[in-house]
Amino acid sequence: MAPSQDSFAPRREAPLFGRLAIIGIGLIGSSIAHAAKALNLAGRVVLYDREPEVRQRARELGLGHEIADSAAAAVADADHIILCVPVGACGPVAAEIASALKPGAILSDVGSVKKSVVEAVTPHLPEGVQFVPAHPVAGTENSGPDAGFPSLFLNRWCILTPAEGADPAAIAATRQFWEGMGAIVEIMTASHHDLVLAVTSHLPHLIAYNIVGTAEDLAAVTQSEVIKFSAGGFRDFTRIAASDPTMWRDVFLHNKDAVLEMLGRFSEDLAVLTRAIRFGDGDTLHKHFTRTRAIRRGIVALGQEKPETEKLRKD
Ligand SMILES: NC(=O)C1=CN([C@@H]2O[C@H](COP(=O)(O)OP(=O)(O)OC[C@H]3O[C@@H](n4cnc5c(N)ncnc54)[C@H](O)[C@@H]3O)[C@@H](O)[C@H]2O)C=CC1
Ligand SMILES: O=C(O)C(=O)Cc1ccc(O)cc1
Repeated sequence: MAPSQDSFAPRREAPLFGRLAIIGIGLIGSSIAHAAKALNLAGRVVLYDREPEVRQRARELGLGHEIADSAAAAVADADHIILCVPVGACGPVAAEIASALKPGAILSDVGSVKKSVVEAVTPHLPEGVQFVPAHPVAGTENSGPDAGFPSLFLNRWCILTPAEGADPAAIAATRQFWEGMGAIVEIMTASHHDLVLAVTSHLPHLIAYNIVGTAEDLAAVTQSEVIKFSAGGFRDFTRIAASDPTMWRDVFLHNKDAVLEMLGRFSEDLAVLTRAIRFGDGDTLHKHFTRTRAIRRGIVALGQEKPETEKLRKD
């Protein structure tokens, strides 16, 4: 394979798919479009978004090879179709495009929740179309067509959750596609995915949304003081809490059981820390903070700490 112009992953000599259709031109859809075109992962990259101004912006940015005027037109004759819309929109979009999908096509998505997406999409799958759900565990707090960049998936996990009995060739092609963008692919069930992501991603976002709201609500802490003294941990929370409201509303509505389970455990652990503070139990606090410090150091040693978005961006 020849080195790519962007040098973040090798460019393929022959495309993996003839035609790739991307529905939803936000952070993830535009990042895939950048990477797939630059790395020759598809001969033709066609995009569609239901918002006319997003389609217009995508044209101005030169995303993919073509911006279609309808979802059906985008997916017609496509070999690989990726739904890059909020989790709650995957079912309705699958219903909208079902009759235009060609036999042999591979349908996929990038939703942060998998079980509800599988349940919503599967009933609309036409005969001969394989569904291979995917979740790139890579993103930023930004959204929209301007937010995407080609190296977003480099050295990031991408979790595939195919149903039992799914076509191995479709799974292999989807794996190759994500590996082609530099991702590291892992396969697991949709339910397991949802449980793991509830604690590693969904709960942290909920905590960030909550703490930033709490700080803002405190009458004694004026807006300017919140900004002035936000150099520490609070600043990291404000970045996460700036994430897209529609996307995250859908995540919590569609991963309700797993998030409530993790929230229950979180509240119990928080009660232990609360008690330790109330009764001056420094030992409990010190032991807990030592354990969490070791966890962070373990992640850093594995090279899996999240680089800041800016470090990933190419000029
Ligand atoms: N933002 C992130 O960091 C990550 C997001 N994801 C998942 O990727 C998906 C997309 O997220 P983003 O790209 O961040 O969102 P985004 O908000 O940047 O873009 C979503 C786009 O979908 C379009 N859309 C909504 N409903 C539609 C419909 N019915 N038909 C056509 N277009 C429609 C919107 O107009 C918007 O342009 C979500 O399911 C999210 O859970 C996965 C990994 C990371
Ligand atoms: O910006 C961050 O810190 C993220 O955590 C991005 C992210 C958001 C949602 C996902 O499903 C995966 C990754």
